Amino acid sequence: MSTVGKTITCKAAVAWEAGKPLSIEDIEVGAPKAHEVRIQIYYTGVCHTDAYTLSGKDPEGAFPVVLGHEGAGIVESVGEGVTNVKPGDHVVALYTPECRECKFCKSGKTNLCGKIRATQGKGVMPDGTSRFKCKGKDLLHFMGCSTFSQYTVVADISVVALTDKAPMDRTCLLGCGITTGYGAAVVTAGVEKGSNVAIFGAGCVGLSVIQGAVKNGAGRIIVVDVNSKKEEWAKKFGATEFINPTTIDKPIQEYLVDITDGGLDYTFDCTGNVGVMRAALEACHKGWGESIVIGVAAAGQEISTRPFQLVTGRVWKGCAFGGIKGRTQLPDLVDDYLTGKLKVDEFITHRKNLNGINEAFDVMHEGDCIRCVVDMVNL
Ligand SMILES: NC(=O)C1=CN([C@@H]2O[C@H](COP(=O)(O)OP(=O)(O)OC[C@H]3O[C@@H](n4cnc5c(N)ncnc54)[C@H](OP(=O)(O)O)[C@@H]3O)[C@@H](O)[C@H]2O)C=CC1
Ligand SMILES: N[C@@H](CCC(=O)N[C@@H](CSC=O)C(=O)NCC(=O)O)C(=O)O
Ligand SMILES: [Zn+2]
Ligand SMILES: [Zn+2]
Repeated sequence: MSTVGKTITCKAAVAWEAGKPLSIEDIEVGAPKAHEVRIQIYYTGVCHTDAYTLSGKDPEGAFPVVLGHEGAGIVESVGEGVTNVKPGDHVVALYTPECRECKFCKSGKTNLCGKIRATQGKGVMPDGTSRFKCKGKDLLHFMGCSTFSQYTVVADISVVALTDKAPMDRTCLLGCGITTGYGAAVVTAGVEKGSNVAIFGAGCVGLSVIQGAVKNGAGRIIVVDVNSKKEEWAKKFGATEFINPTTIDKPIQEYLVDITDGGLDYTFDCTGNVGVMRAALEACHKGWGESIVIGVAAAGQEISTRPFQLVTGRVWKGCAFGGIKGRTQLPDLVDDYLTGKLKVDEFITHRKNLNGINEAFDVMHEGDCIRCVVDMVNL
C-alpha cells in the first residue's frame, strides 16, 4: 500500500533531554510539504557533533529532538515543487544545504547557504513546523537532517541524489566526517604540491584531511594526536610523521616550528580544543601559514592568540562541511570513491543496529572508533 501523502509510523532514536541516552520510540513522520522530501534512511553514521549536542553543550541544542546528520537513504516521496530528486533516488542528507540562489550561494566564496539556516538552527522545517510527533508531542529536527529516524523529512535543498552503484552504508559517511576533512584540505585550504601540513587530531575528520593533503601532493604531512594508537591510522592514510605532544618537552607549536624550518604552510584543528586551535595557528609559518579550524568547541569556549601572530602574516580561518557544496560536489566525491581515488570503507571500525545506537555513542568515546555505521532498517 502506498505511503505517499500519508503519515508514516516508524522507529527513531529520540533524545528527550540533554545528557540522557537516546530512547527508541515509535514516531509519526508527516508527509512532505512543498519543497520537502521524505527519505527512508538506510544507514547513518554517528558524529561527535551529535554527541556534543546530546551532551547539552551546544548553544543551539534543544529537546526533544531526533539527532543524526550523516545519513543515506532512498526518497520515499516528495512534496509539491520538488524537481532535484524523485522517489526511488538514492540520496544523502545535507546539513549544509545548497539553494543556488541566496547571497551566500551566489557569492562563489562559501558553501554556507543562508536560505533555511534560521529555521534549521531552531530545529524546524522552513515553514516553522516539525514533521515529527511522538506520544502527542512535536519532536525537533536536527541540522536539517535528523537521520536517527527510519524516515525523515528534509528541505529539497538539503538533499543530493547519488548513483545507486555506491553502497549506502558508505555514502552516509560522505554526509559529514569524510567530506569535512577532505574538503578542508582540498577546497578550503587548497593545499599546494610540496607544501608542509600539520593535522591536529586523527579521528575521521583528521584522517580525511590527510587524504586531501595526499591528493594535493603535500610534502610533509605531520599528524599530532595525544593517542599514540592513532600513529598507525595516520600512516595508513598517508601521514609522513606522527607526534604525540605529551611525549615532547616543549609546547607543540615550538617543536613544530623547529622541525619545519619556521613553521607549517597549513595546519588543521580536528579536535575542537581551543588550546589546540591556538597551537595550530602558532605552528604556522610567518608570512603565509594558514590554520583551518574544523573542530567544534563547546559553548562559552573562546580562541585567543597574540594579534602579532596575525600581524606577521599567519591566517586563521575555518570551515563547515569542508567548504564543499553538497549538491554540486558530492556526486564527484562518490565517483572518486567508486574509482578507488577516495578511501571510505577504511573509516568503518564499528557497526550497530538502530536498537544499539547508544552503544555507537559509547564506542565513539573509546579511542579506537573512527566511525560507527548504524543500520536503520534491521533493528
Ligand atoms: N566543522 C565541521 O564541519 C565539522 C566539525 N566536526 C568536529 O570535528 C572534530 C573532530 O571530529 P572527529 O574526527 O570525528 O573526532 P575524534 O574524537 O574521532 O578525533 C579527534 C582526535 O583528536 C585527539 N585529540 C584530543 N585532544 C587532543 C589534543 N589536545 N591534541 C591532539 N590530539 C587530540 C583525540 O584523541 P582522544 O580520542 O584520545 O581524545 C582523537 O584521536 C569534532 O570536534 C567534531 O565535532 C565534525 C564534522 C564536521
Ligand atoms: N550549533 C553549534 C555549532 C555547531 C557547528 O559548528 N556545526 C557545524 C557542523 S559540525 C558537523 O558535524 C556547522 O555546519 N556549522 C555551520 C552552521 O551554519 O551551523 C553552535 O551554535 O555553536
Ligand atoms: Zn558531523
Ligand atoms: Zn543558498
